[in-house]
Amino acid sequence: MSLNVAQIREQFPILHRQVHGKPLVYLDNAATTQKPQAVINALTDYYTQCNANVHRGAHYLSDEATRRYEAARKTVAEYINASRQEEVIWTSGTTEGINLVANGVAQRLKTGDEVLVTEMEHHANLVTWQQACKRSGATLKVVPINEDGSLNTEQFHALLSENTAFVSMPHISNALGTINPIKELTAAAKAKDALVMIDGAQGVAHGAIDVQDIGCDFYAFSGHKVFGPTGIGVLWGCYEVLKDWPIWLVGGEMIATVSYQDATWGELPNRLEAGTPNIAGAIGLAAAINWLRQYDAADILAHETALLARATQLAEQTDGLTIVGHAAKKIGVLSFILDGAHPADIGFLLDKQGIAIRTGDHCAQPLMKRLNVPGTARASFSIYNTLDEVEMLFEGIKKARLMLA
Ligand SMILES: Cc1ncc(COP(=O)(O)O)c(CNc2co[nH]c2=O)c1O
Repeated sequence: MSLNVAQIREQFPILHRQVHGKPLVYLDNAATTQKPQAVINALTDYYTQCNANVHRGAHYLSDEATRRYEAARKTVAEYINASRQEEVIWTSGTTEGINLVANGVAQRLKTGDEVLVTEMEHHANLVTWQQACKRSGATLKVVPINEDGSLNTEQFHALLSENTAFVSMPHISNALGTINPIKELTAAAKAKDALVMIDGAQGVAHGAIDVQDIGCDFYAFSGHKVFGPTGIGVLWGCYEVLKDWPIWLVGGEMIATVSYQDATWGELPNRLEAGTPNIAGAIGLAAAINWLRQYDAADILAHETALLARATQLAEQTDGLTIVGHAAKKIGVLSFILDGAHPADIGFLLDKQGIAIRTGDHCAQPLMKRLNVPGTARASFSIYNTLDEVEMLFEGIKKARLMLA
């Protein structure tokens, strides 16, 4: 059954506002998604009904806040098919999750070890590993992309060796939209006894994730990419790997005993969650997942695929427009460049028409250099976008071109 997009849009108050006197056409979903009323209500309800600090509370509000906070963890664990909810570590987002893992890896790597990443990385999943290799004397290796923006899987397999200690790769490229065959690549890396991390920032909003099916050791994502609040994210880790992972931050919540001279650490998940957590953010993220789960993942994918297909068709009909990233398997991301126009100018002129896209290097500077472009203009679609909005995007591009001529 197809999605009732009109009914979905009614649940997003922001989509009914105007910008520059024009109806908002929000096509920047790879940067962050908008929030349904259900998420807004969950945040309001928390702060008006049971705001308190969690764990070891001595009063009703703290107990209620703790119940909702840990229920949120359970919701996330079910959504990603974690084997146990202690594998779900709350973070501030994908970036922190990857840093937490890289901090541990850096302590274990030695000279001669190799870390494998790809040419399509977001800086969060590249600079982290660069620094881990610099700190440890390990070698960073980069798997190339093909001309269509897909990953060169032959080179991936060729670069894997007995020296490969760690592989980190994106589920989906934020700049190109490429969906990587992470299950196949993870299996190949595990066959070499490498640990595997998936940068899942762009993966979670397009249907449920199954971390056990993927077979990776870590999967990180951000709440704001899946209709949840900013400032909350998840690092999932396989329990057997995560339970002894090097401590990332120290302080309250994560200790077992403390003396003036030393301390011992608590159990998962608390040992990797120092300080007062983002309680509201966790509850808001669970509300987002519960909201999303009411829609069939296949219907979401079909809808976004239809939007991308129409956008690609119109792009191919637009003189002087070059699509950047046209892998066979993509989510609803259309990166493009326009002859004679800087991406920033395109974004500026579209904004004046109420159309929100993102321009620049998308935190993937090495990728832009590899593609020999200064940056791109990127439209990214979500469950609440419509075919009319795709048409408005290309009407807007035509107007922008006339203004730039
Ligand atoms: C693939 C990928 N990895 C990591 C991150 C970092 O996520 P954060 O910790 O929540 O910031 C992003 C954010 N990507 C984008 C943020 O804005 N435009 C984008 O394309 C991403 O797309």
